[in-house]
Amino acid sequence: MAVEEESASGAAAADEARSDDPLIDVRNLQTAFFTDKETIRAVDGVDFQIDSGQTVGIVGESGSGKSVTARSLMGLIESPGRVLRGSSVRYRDLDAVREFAELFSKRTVAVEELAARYDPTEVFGATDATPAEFGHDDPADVPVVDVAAAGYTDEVGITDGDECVFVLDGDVDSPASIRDGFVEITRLSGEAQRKMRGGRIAMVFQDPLTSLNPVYTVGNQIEEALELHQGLSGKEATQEAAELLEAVGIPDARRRVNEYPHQFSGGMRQRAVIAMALACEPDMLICDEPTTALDVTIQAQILDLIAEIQESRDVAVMFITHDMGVIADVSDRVNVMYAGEVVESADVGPLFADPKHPYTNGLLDSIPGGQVGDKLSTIDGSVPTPNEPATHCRFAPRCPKAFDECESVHPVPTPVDEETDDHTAACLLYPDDVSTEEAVERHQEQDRRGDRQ
Ligand SMILES: Nc1ncnc2c1ncn2[C@@H]1O[C@H](COP(=O)(O)OP(=O)(O)OP(=O)(O)O)[C@@H](O)[C@H]1O
Ligand code: NI
Repeated sequence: MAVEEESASGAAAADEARSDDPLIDVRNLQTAFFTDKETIRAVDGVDFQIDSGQTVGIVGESGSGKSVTARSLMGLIESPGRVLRGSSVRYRDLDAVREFAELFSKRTVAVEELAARYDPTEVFGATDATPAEFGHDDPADVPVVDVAAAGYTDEVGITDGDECVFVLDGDVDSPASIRDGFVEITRLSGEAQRKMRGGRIAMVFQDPLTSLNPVYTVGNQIEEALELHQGLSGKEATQEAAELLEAVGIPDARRRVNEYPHQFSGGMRQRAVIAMALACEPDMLICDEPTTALDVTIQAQILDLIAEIQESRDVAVMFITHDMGVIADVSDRVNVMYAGEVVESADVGPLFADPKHPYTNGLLDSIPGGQVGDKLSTIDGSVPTPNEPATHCRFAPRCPKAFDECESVHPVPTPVDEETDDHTAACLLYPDDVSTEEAVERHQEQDRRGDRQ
């Protein structure tokens, strides 16, 4: 008895410890499209985290890589595009890890076993991987789990190649015993991908009609999701569908479940799509410009709805928009993207009170009645298409603060000053409490170490 009690409280302690970890951990995400003409490095080495229940905004002009980031997380990148080796997106929810380990035991890996036969020289030196991209100087310091999750599988003795569940602590053959691990989203396929998409992560797009089928009633479509993800059917499903429609603020829901998408207004359709997403009881909702096509009052209502859902159901939200005003309204944390890179990352308060990257300042200056400049201006020029690995600041040609080195040194995300670690900017001006010369040197050194040949 005593033993059982001890292990139970041990598991509880592990659960508690885990709650500090992010739900989603995006590391060095790189997604490229290989066309006949060129390679488009749409997402080029992006890092960010999303905690459970947190709303993380991704903002940037058209073409900065926001949607490709979202689609990479959802496994929705199609040929000629792919997520490149070296990328890792970890889904850390312990329930999900246990569920996936149970369902996909053949695709589950015990990291301990990998470690036993790991030889760093087979990865570093034999491939284009560098220890620096994993945050280390010495190859021997890079944990085997990092290289395996990033897709260097042959090199660490994984031969099947489709492993997607990594167990760090616990017995792989007894999923309930797992205390630490993650599902590697970039390695999902088939059934595992369907389990994640819809079951764990749901998506709301700009145009609700891309998610709704015109020939079925709205109710049918929600019922189908309920059947698939919650196992409900018949009267029970119909009842729940109406309740979900009511929960997302559709008046007269009991009657309207029987209507078709074309009988709904734009705003009501988007509410119906959100109801469908909720039918899957997701841990996370990815919203890609969900209000851009709607008029301003409806837009505000949908934003309120998303905030309410986030709070009452404790879902994490990744919210994509090009609109700084919307980002300020919805986010806890903000990542500003430019030409495939995150150029600034901070909590929403500091980002708006004290924006650091000249690009963020430019975006804020272009909000009508914006906090920073009263005069409405836009940033001249447009986002370049990144075709080559960055060797300089991609924003430099449009930057009012650019100096010579901006054309020759690639800035990496850096704390904006030496006291702060959760506000970063990829700009040679930072950290701002050291001389520019010193700052440039630091960026250069870090970038050189992270460079692939
Ligand atoms: N299927 C594709 N094939 C080729 N290039 C693509 C494809 N999808 C996206 N891209 C390119 O990737 C880059 C990033 O596109 P993305 O859609 O992520 O931008 P965005 O930030 O979402 O912009 P917007 O605000 O216009 O939606 C662009 O240069 C785009 O042309
Ligand atoms: Ni987009």
